[in-house]
Amino acid sequence: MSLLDAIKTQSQITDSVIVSFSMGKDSIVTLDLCMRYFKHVGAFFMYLVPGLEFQENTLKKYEKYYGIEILRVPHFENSNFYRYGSFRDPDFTVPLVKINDIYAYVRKQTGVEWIAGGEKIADSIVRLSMLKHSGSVDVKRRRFYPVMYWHDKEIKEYIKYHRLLYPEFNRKLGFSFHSLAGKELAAIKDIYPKDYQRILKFFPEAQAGVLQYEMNKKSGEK
Ligand SMILES: Nc1ncnc2c1ncn2[C@@H]1O[C@H](COP(=O)(O)OS(=O)(=O)O)[C@@H](OP(=O)(O)O)[C@H]1O
Repeated sequence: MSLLDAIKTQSQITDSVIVSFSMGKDSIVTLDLCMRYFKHVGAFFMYLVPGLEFQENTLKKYEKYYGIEILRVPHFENSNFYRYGSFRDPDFTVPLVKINDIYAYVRKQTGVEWIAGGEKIADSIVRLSMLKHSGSVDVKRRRFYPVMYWHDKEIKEYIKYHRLLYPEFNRKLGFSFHSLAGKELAAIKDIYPKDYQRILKFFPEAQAGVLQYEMNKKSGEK
């Protein structure tokens, strides 16, 4: 069995695909594979905060490199944060959004049915059971999992071998930004201060976690 079997099978089903693109290493490989095996490729990125420069600059680089458009859509978890007031005041007029609502939206925008993502069996036990159940082609959910059988080692080797663009912000921050935890935000405050101020405009109370993290760090250093 070859690691390319999944994508080869998927490309027999359709010539058009949308990639769920987080700028994490698995979806970087997924996007590159899809570019090689499908005729029409689109992508979407779910943001926690719209228009962060460090993310936007990188998304633009991928768009230019592959000649594709990457849709920016709010992360479905935002609806929980906004409705119930996580890191901000609650607003019960905000409807709850699920991942399937995001899929429905991007399908409507692009006219493409199948969505490929970077989920892998090696990620966790939950992933293993989900992917073993669906296989690399989930007909019911119209999802493809091109790298489901890959391990981190192979993902890293592919990125290196094909000299794929790996976001500078991942290297600088040491993580790919997807939470409002104090530790992560403290790093953003240091390295991308303008973006940090923008995050606080949307989630003002996230500052508390950063201050707590900074205080703990200081007292630990003494
Ligand atoms: N923000 C965002 N925007 C678009 N697509 C996203 C996003 N977050 C996750 N994903 C897609 O899901 C793949 C697996 O991500 P994760 O392992 O982090 O798990 S999770 O789905 O977010 O729970 C993930 O692959 P990788 O992030 O490369 O592992 C993507 O294909």
